Amino acid sequence: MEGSGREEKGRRRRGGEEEKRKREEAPSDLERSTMALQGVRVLELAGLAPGPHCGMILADFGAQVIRLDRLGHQGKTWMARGKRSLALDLKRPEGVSVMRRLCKRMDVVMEPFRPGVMEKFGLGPEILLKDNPRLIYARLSGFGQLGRLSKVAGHDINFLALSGVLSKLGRSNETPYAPLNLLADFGGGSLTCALGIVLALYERTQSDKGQVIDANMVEGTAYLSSFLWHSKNLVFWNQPRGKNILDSGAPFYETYRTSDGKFMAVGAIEPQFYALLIKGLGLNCDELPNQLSISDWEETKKKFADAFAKKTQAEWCNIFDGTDACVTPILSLEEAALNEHNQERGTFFTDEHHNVSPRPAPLLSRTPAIPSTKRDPMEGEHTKEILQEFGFSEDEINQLDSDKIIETSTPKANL
Ligand SMILES: C[C@H](CCC[C@H](C)C(=O)SCCNC(=O)CCNC(=O)[C@H](O)C(C)(C)COP(=O)(O)OP(=O)(O)OC[C@H]1O[C@@H](n2cnc3c(N)ncnc32)[C@H](O)[C@@H]1OP(=O)(O)O)[C@H]1CC[C@H]2[C@@H]3[C@H](O)C[C@@H]4C[C@H](O)CC[C@]4(C)[C@H]3C[C@H](O)[C@]12C
Repeated sequence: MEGSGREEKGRRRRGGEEEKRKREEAPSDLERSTMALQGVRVLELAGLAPGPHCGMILADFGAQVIRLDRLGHQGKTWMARGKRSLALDLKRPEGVSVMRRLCKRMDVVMEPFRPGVMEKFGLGPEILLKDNPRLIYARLSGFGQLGRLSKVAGHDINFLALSGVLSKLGRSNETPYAPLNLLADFGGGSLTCALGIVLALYERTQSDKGQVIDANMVEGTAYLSSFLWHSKNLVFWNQPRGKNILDSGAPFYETYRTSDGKFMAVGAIEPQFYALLIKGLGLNCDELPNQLSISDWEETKKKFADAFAKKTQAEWCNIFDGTDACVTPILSLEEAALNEHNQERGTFFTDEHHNVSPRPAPLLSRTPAIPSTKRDPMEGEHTKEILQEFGFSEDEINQLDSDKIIETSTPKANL
C-alpha cells in the first residue's frame, strides 16, 4: 500500500503540473471574450434562490443579465455576480411599460413568482411574446403553471416531497431528511431552468422564434431522479429506506467517524475496490461475510466503524489517497477550497473581496465561463445606465425617477 501510494502521489503531482500548464496556456483573451452565451440579453426578475442561481449561471457563461428588483426591497441579494440591477415598480402602469420596452430587446425573461403574478402585472407571455416573438419566457415555479397546487406557496422541501424523492432520503428508522435546499431549488430548479433556456436559445437559431419554458421544481427534481425509477426493482434498491446500497444501508457506501472526530466517505461498490478497502482497513476478507449479504451489513458496518475510529482522518488519507479503494475525507467547505486536488484544478476562485466561490461548471475547453470577481450589484445601482442603453431619454428617466417608478442607488463610497 505504501509503495503504490507513493507512486500514485508522483503520478498525481505530474498530472497536476500538466493541468497547471494547460491552465497557464489558457485560451487567449480574444477567445475568452467569446464565452458561450456572449451577447445573450437576460432580464431576471429578482427571486429568492433558484432564480438568482439560474441568472448567475447564465451570467457566468457570458450572458448580459439584468436583475429587475422591487423598489425599497432591501432583502439580502446573492448569487448576483456579473449582473446589473434595475429597480422598477411593476405595480405601476408606467413600470409595466418600461418593462415591455426592455423586453422588446431581450432574448430571455426569467420570472420566479407564483403563476399568475406576471399576468396580473399585464406582462404575461401572450403580451410579451406578441411584442417580441423571439423572446424566451422562462417561468421558474414550484409546482408548475397549471395544476391544483400551482398557486400555493412552497419551498424546496415541499417540492422534493411532492416529487417522491424525499421519501427515499434518510437513514432507517429516522424521518426523511432534505439535503439542504440543493435538490429542488438548484438541481431540479435553477439548473433545469438554465438548461431549458439554452435549449430554447439553440432551437431559436433554427426557427427564429421564442417560446415559454414552464420550469418547475417538482418536475425538475422528479426528472433528476429518473435513475430511481429505472432501478427501483433491483434487489439492492427495493429494500425499505436506509436499507439499500446507496441510502446508508450498505457498509461499503457509508460515512465513518475517525479518531479525531472527523469523517471519511466510503464508496467501494465493486468487488475489486471493496477488496482494497478491506486491505486498507487492516481487516481480513476471509473473516468477513460476503460483501453483498444484506442481512450481514449491520454487523460489517460496526466492524468498519471500529476500524475507522482507530486512526485520524489524516492517517486514513495517507493509507487511501490515490488508491482505488474509493475512500475520501469529508471536507468542510473551507478545507475543500484548500484541498490539493481542487487547488490543482482551480475548482474554487476568490473574488476581489476575498470571497471564495466554486468555479462555474462544466469547464468548456475553448470558451470557458469567466465569472465576475466584482461585488454583487446594489439594488437599482444600474437603473439609469440600463434605461439609457435601452433608448430612454434623460427627461423620461427623470420623470420615472420623480414619479418613483424607478429607484437608483449609487454605492456609498467606503470612507
Ligand atoms: C434564502 C432563504 C430561502 C432559501 C430557499 C428556500 C428554501 C426556497 O425553497 S426558495 C424557492 C421558493 N419557491 C419558489 O420559488 C416557487 C415559486 N415562487 C413562489 O411560490 C413564491 O414566489 C414564494 C412562495 C417564494 C413567495 O411568495 P410571495 O407571496 O412572497 O410572492 P409571489 O406570490 O410570487 O408574488 C410576488 C410578489 O412580489 C411582487 N413583485 C415582484 N416583483 C415586483 C416588482 N418589481 N415591483 C412590484 N412588485 C413586485 C408581486 O407583485 C407579488 O406581489 P403580490 O403578492 O402583492 O401580488 C430565505 C428564507 C427566509 C429568508 C429570510 C426571512 O424572510 C427573514 C428576512 C426577511 C428580509 O426581508 C430579508 C432577510 C431575511 C433574513 C430573509 C433572507 C432570505 O431571503 C431567507 C433566509
